Amino acid sequence: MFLELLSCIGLTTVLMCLLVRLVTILQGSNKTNPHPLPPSPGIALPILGHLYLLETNPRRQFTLWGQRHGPLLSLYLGNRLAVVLYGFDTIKEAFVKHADIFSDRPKTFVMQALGKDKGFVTSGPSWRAQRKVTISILQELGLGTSVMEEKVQEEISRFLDNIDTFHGQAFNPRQLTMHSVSNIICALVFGSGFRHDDPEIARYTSLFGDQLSLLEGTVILNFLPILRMLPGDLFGLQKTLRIAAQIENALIKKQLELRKKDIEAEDIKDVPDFLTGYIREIRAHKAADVNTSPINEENLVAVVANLFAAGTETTSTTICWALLYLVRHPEVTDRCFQEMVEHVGLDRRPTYKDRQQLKYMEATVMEVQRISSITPFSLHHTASRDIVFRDYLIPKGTIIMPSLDSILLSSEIWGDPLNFRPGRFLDATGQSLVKREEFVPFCIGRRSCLGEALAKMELFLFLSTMIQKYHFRLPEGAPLPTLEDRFGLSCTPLPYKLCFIPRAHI
Ligand code: HEM
Repeated sequence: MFLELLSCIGLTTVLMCLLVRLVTILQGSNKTNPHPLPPSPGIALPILGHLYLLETNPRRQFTLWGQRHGPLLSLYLGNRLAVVLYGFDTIKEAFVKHADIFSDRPKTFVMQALGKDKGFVTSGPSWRAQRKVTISILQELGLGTSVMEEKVQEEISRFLDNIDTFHGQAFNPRQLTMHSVSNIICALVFGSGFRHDDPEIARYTSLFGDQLSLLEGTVILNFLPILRMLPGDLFGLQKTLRIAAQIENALIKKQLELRKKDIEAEDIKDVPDFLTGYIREIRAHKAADVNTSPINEENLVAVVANLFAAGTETTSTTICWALLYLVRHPEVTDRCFQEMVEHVGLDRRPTYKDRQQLKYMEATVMEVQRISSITPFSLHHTASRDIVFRDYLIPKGTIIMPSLDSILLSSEIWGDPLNFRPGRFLDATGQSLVKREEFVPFCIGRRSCLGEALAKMELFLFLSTMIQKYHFRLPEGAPLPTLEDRFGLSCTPLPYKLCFIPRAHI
């Protein structure tokens, strides 16, 4: 594909770039330079950089490069220099010890077009303010507590009803789980403004899914600027922007205006939802006469969109991986079920408090997150200034890619990383969880996932409830679903179908 692209580009441009790249390479390989760039996997071509080396699913390739060149690897993604960090110590040193330098997000063409430098796509004081306010409102809303659990449990009831409409027939659980976890974000963000039977809201939340898939196609525009000149909308950028504007105007801003009216009418003091909490913060900042405060409506809209984007795809992908591993490992499913029978019984649904007894279940969720490693490079960071890190130069603006695969799938850390073995997270008695700091599916440092508490609650409750209620069966004659993944914003399982047979029917 890249060779075809090359042929579209004028010869003069190629030669000019070749010259520039040659100079860069010579500079980079200058042995007298006391601090060179980290080693790279091969020659960087003009325009393409190292993109020509990448396979469609480059995970294994990056792992091999890490073993050969790590713990730091530099490569050009088109015209952008990127450094991949390998191993727990390296990533911790960068994101925790040097957090001041490694906590920014890179400015990319697509994110700028979409985010207009708002919400969580930003860096510096604006991002810090969004993170602080968001965390404090989510805590007020009871993130990780029984208040939040009520919302999750309500949605699980609807999820089970939806599964039952298939009457044991095979279906791909992806869409249902996406729908349910985005309803949970809706309930969190819009509170009483969100009605489950509102078809308009359902339409816009499903558009979020479309937008995320479209976004994947646009990523190449970040690295090969020349492609932006091609006529038409080959990479779907215009379509992505249109959907983003639709979601922003017809869903988020509309709900925002409704909420503002409610607040004026009722003079609401406590915080029933995220919108109300953020509006209250905006007013507090205005009252304090902080005119330039980043706590404003534009950022509110962006933060809400970010919560949807960050909180739906990831959680639903993990649930789909969990179901896939559970059907491949019936002995694990059986043990989770036996534990459920012993500690919870079958007369009531499991609660989040039950995880104190359901240790094997909790270990199973952790093992799914470890082995599926759904965001192998986390989200990209950038260096906010030049730094010499482990004797290599990392220039300001370099894209930083932490290889979470190099931790979650490391033989040195886990011994047998490719075996699905929840017991690795339990002590010898099998009664207590072993917490490992190398368990990093939410990454580490100042940028680590701020939805971690909600995600853990959702994963535990959705999966334990499904195990309590159903046998997971493959359709008659279907082979075991493959462990191959589809590389994208998060790494998803290839589509598969399952039958959910109520245990009571067997
Ligand atoms: C299994 C589910 C989830 C996984 C595996 C996951 C993983 C991650 C990862 C790897 C990052 C990037 C951290 C970094 O850049 O260093 C991240 C960021 C983020 N996540 Fe999650 N996440 C999940 C669920 C959620 C949920 C449910 C929410 C919201 C309620 C959420 C909100 C966010 C936000 C807002 C950020 C950006 C933080 C920032 O830039 O400061 N995530 N997540």
